[in-house]
Amino acid sequence: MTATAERVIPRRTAADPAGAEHAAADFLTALGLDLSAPGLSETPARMARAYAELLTPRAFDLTTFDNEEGYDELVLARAIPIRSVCEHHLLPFIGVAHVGYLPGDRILGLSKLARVVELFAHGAQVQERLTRQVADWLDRHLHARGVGVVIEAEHLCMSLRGVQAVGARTVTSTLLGTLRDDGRSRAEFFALARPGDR
Ligand SMILES: Nc1nc2c(ncn2[C@@H]2O[C@H](COP(=O)(O)OP(=O)(O)OP(=O)(O)O)[C@@H](O)[C@H]2O)c(=O)[nH]1
Ligand SMILES: [Zn+2]
Repeated sequence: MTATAERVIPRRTAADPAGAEHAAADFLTALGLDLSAPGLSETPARMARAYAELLTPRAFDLTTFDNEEGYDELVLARAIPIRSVCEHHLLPFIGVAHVGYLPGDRILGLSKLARVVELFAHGAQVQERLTRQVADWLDRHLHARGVGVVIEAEHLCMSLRGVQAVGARTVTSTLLGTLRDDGRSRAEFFALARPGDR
């Protein structure tokens, strides 16, 4: 198989780790925490690093191969773990993504489906936009006949606080191309990417 790789480098504004640490210290102090207490002195630095990790996507090589076998059925990666943070509260939402496509001339290195999910999950997000961005990105880069993405996630802003709906899971989906327009393909996709499945 002939492999082609394209380096995907996420674009974002340069971060300021020291500034984030100072801001975290001010924020926690303003909330009434005593940062001189044992155990808390390093917390602003840890908090800044933790959020930087959650908000920074990783670069990767998007490797595709010629579809030499002419494989034209669904390729689906199920239960890809997702970790993102909601843009409203900056609290995590955690769940799984089922990502599939109907190949055209190229097929994708399988791990790249999970890497594309991570690319868009690492940022301040809403689940609907994340779902759509993963589908649109694959559609643009893969020229597939169809793309389908289902995400099922628990939002900690909805379970830890506020309404405290512990265990409530939100399902979103985006279908493009044949997976959206052809009833049989759509039904097959949802049979294999059923929400609730792990
Ligand atoms: N559509 C959508 N809403 C989200 C997502 N993540 C969090 N939210 C919601 O964003 C809304 C923000 O509502 P606000 O009323 O401004 O915030 P709030 O006062 O903290 O609301 P409560 O959570 O109801 O206490 C909440 O209803 C959250 O559940 C998401 O990915 N998609
Ligand atoms: Zn939230």
